[in-house]
Amino acid sequence: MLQVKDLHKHYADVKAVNGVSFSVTEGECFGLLGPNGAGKTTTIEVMEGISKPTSGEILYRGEPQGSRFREQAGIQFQSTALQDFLTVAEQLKLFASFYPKGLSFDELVEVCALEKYLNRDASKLSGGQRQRLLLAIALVNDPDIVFLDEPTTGLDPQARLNFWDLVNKIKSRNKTVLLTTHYMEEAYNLCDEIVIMDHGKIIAQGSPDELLEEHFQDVIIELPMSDFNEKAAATMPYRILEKVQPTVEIVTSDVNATLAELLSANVSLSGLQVRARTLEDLFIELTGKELRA
Ligand SMILES: Nc1ncnc2c1ncn2[C@@H]1O[C@H](COP(=O)(O)OP(=O)(O)OP(=O)(O)O)[C@@H](O)[C@H]1O
Repeated sequence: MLQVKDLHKHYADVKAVNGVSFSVTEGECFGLLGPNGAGKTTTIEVMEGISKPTSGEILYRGEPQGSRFREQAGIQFQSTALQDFLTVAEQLKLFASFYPKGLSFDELVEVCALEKYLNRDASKLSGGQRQRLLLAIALVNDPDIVFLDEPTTGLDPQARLNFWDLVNKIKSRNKTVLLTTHYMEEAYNLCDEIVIMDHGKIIAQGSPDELLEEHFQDVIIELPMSDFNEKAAATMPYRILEKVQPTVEIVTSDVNATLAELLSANVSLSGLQVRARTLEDLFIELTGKELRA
């Protein structure tokens, strides 16, 4: 549906995007991931047709983006200036009036769960409610492809989960979704295909599960630092995580053998947790650094 071919975007001496190519298939949720400053917004803005590339090409259904693309695309920007003194219902009607056709008012309100806020001024919405309104505005023309640029940044965990439900609803209506995020968990939950970017380049691409299977054959055992001891420390590689309470993290491809070693070192296993590798682990593995979200 969308092809990005050898995209470069430079600002003076900053190479914000530095040779990026990928394709987005119709009906999928495609995620662009990476830490702050990775080049996600710059890439998506060129894909949306609102910023010109320094070099490279974007094709929509095989053609350069033109009027067909503008009719069939919906965009939720990172920040959008709304008319503060209009209610939610008035905002939706205003944006709907810009397009010859689109979703009905009732459908928009239902999809974005805005029933309770229709008469509220946009300036009085919470962060999560505002994002739902911005999503409704992006859907006003019933687009085939929807761009969501960091739609859940700054939302609390519950509002983020609510937003994920909305994205899943949009996916079930067979829309193509292009999402940028620096939350690896969000990408894991929503995306069929992801590209991980850092410093303007792609460092990994695939479905979340494919990427995890390709890179990891092991799991992580975590236990409270207070339960670990010198004898265990001498027999296995580990690292200490500064969580709410300091935690020991042990990477192992043989859980049984590691547990046997911990038991023989008299380590209590009562606070132990085994967890699968995550995209966050993958990012650290690929770049050697924590996500700078
Ligand atoms: N208009 C601009 N002028 C100069 N530099 C810019 C401009 N826009 C972005 N940059 C730089 O390009 C790089 C990539 O920025 P971009 O906003 O695309 O990253 P991002 O991955 O979307 O980050 P974030 O998660 O913080 O939104 C950064 O170093 C940024 O400072």
